[in-house]
Amino acid sequence: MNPAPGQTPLLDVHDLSVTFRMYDKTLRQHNLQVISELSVTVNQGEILAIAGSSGSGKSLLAHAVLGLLPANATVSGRMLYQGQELTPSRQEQLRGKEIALTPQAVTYLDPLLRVGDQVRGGNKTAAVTAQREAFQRYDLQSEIEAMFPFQLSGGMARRVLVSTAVLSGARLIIADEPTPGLGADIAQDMMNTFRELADSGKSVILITHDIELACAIADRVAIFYGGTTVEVAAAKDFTAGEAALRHPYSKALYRALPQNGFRPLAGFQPYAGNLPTGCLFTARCGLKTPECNKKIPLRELRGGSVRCVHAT
Ligand SMILES: Nc1ncnc2c1ncn2[C@@H]1O[C@H](COP(=O)(O)OP(=O)(O)OP(=O)(O)O)[C@@H](O)[C@H]1O
Ligand code: NI
Repeated sequence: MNPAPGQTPLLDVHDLSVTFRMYDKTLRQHNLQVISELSVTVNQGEILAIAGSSGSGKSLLAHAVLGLLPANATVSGRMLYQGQELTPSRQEQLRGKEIALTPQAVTYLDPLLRVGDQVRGGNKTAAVTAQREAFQRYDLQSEIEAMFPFQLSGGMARRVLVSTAVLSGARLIIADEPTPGLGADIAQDMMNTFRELADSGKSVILITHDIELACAIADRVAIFYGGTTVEVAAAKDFTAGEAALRHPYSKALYRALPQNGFRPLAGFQPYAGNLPTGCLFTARCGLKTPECNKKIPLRELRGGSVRCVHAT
């Protein structure tokens, strides 16, 4: 769903770069740029799914938006929330209230706080009913309220994290891989919760490896590769088939889905410290020409966007 003309996206990330200051064995400093020219927007009332291989920059985007990157990270580019720049102080103000994160690592739960108390946050009495409803929905027994995080399985902890984000009342929920370790029914129920939230005017960024599950409820999908956006497509393009997609990597992802033949793509995503100058996908691409060695901008194509000179 693209915004109506003149409508400001809820979140607008434009040309984001993230560089880490690192030291090698001889304590020589070098800079490792792990995200480059990454752009995505999220509109009010929409679910944006983000997919891409491991290390493509999905979690770092979430952490950059929330201002949770480590101290050795430098960020450049533009991040606007409701049309206004996301400065560190604004990020702190919005974090957990307007923008909630369901982190990928379940270790983010406070180890010393009982589960029920963390899910309800500060608002203890008003939130008890809502918390119990959420627990029931995600098949979390009532005894879990009184437990400490170390007593939870990975799947339970994930359900607790999603309940926390949902109950926070945030306008934007960023769910980083919320489904691993969950049974199919619970994962589906979680997707349904995200859809309901979006239908009530909230926005969701759903970072996932499960493209099929995500595309059934998302509005749009952004595909990341090597720390940048290579395609943004309507979710229905992913179900329509290869021809509806734009970037050769998105098409390869499509072919790798079990229902489409499970045909894997040979080769590896390039390492951040050793990226080619032009298109990041050239080493694995059948369409490669000398033009691909130039800098490739993200351009509009068939109602989506793509970073490939050959895409039609
Ligand atoms: N603190 C850090 N210092 C240096 N490099 C980092 C740091 N955090 C992440 N990276 C690198 O940045 C890249 C992107 O990482 P990120 O966690 O965003 O990947 P991802 O797409 O979320 O992967 P996954 O699907 O495995 O969760 C990776 O190459 C990772 O090794
Ligand atoms: Ni991640």
